[in-house]
Amino acid sequence: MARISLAIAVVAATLLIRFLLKAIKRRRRLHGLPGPPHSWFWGSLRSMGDVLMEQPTRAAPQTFPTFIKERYNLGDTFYMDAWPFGPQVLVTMDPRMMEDISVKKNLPKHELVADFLRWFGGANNIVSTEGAVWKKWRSAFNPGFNAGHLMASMVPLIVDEMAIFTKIMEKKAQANELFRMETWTTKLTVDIIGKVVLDTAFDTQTSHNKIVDAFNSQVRWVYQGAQFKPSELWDIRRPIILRWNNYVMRREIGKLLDARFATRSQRVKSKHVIDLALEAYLKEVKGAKGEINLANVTKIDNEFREAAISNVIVFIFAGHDTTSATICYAYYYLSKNPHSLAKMREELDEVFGKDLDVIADKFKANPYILNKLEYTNAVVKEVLRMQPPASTIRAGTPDVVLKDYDTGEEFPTDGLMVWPVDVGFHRHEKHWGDPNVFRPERFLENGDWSRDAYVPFSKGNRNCIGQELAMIEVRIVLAMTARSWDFEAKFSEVAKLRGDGTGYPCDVKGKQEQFGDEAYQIQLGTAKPREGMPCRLKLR
Ligand code: HEM
Repeated sequence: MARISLAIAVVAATLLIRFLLKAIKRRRRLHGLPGPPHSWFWGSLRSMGDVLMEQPTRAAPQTFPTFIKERYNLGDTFYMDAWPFGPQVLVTMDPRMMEDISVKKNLPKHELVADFLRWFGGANNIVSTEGAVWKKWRSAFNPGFNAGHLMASMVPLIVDEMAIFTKIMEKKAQANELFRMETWTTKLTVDIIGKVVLDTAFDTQTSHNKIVDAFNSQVRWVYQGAQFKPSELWDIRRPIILRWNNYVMRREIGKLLDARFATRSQRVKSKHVIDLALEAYLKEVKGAKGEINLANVTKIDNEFREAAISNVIVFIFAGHDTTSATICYAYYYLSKNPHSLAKMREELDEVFGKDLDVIADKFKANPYILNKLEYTNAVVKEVLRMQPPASTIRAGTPDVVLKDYDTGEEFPTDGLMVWPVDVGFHRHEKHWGDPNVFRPERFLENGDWSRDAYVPFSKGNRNCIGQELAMIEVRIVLAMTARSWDFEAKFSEVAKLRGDGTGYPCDVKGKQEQFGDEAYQIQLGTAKPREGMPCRLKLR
């Protein structure tokens, strides 16, 4: 017995010593460097905590650095030390440094990206891999997202999904229903991504789909537990449900992939993501085996199949919720800025005429009509400036020491998360003058002074592959709906939505705004409008 106790004591002491040594090493790394007040014991947990306490309880982390910078009068680049509860971070709001991080040095993605995506497809996907594997997938999928292809082949499919959305919204307007807009924009964008990626009708706007149901359950169990109901994190069902959902998504997408492969000779060449993945496979087979007749290849190699499935799932993930949030915010800001709404409606009248029933046909007949919507385009850009849904996070390396362009001060990155934070660039007075004002006109004015500080889709090689698609979707949805009804955000009525099955907390206590907006961002996957943007619509 005494021996066992001694052994336990030795193990405990060893672990404690290891922890203390690690703590000293970690704290030493950032002590004395620019950032909020730092202590050997707390790191910057307390000083960051003081700022966070003044923000809405569930506000998205990407909104915090701006307030931390303000409170402690920091420069545009500084360190934050949340260890052991979070990573040690180098934050920057200097666009020139962003250029160094994501273009010139192109630092690798931080491990949290892969960690985050492990429940949505797993490894070997285009978002979290590096080097040759990433390059293979990016070049395989690029043709599926070029503007010409999207305009010619995808706009008609998108318009069909929008037509369903428009009808659903009209019914809600007629009934003066209180509902969460984000639930419906998510269904819309999921259905669109189903068409673009898999050439499949998910039909979630009107019914259910196994893949999407598993996917939604996954989002709920991965994020809502962490965000709204911490007790769910300890729920014994959680690991089982997460694995089950992943299994269902993989199984169903695997079936689609196999069917698509088996019937490939019956179709003309397409640029749906699923077909591009298969094409990449056939190219690999040809490369490896030389003069083989590809028509005789009957089975996909297992390793490739697994990676293709991962990519398809990641596309479904990356391709819907950012766009869905952007649509919600577009309605929100237009409703708060009647002048911009009137101007946009005027443009739509001019381009499409006043008959709303013909607009879908006009898009189908000439998708390039979208390019005439200059003001609408500026509206979408301004929405993405004010509420960017995602930022890149990179991993520092021993050889990369960033330099402040104005002072020459050096910023080592080794062992740190490097975070060029979009909200920081987009809400910076130096770049925008009036950053908290919704003013689409700034994107129509002369001069490209703002370009470097505008990064909703990140920049460099790892920028967003789906940015054209997202811009197309949001412009079309505005064109097809903005003249039918008036949107009103109804955060004041959110308590009435309690228990609606969405899992949102219906929070009515504490601070209820950020940057002057009650629709502040929360983190649920990517950053989204809190409470799913409760609203009512009024028919015009
Ligand atoms: C408003 C909508 C969108 C926004 C704001 C957005 C934003 C971003 C950002 C900031 C990144 C960089 C992430 C990182 O570095 O980790 C990214 C990457 C990516 N996005 Fe988007 N995105 C949007 C829509 C889409 C759509 C519609 C798709 C697909 C159909 C998509 C697919 C991807 C993919 C695959 C990547 C990884 C690219 C790579 O690493 O090569 N996104 N997006």
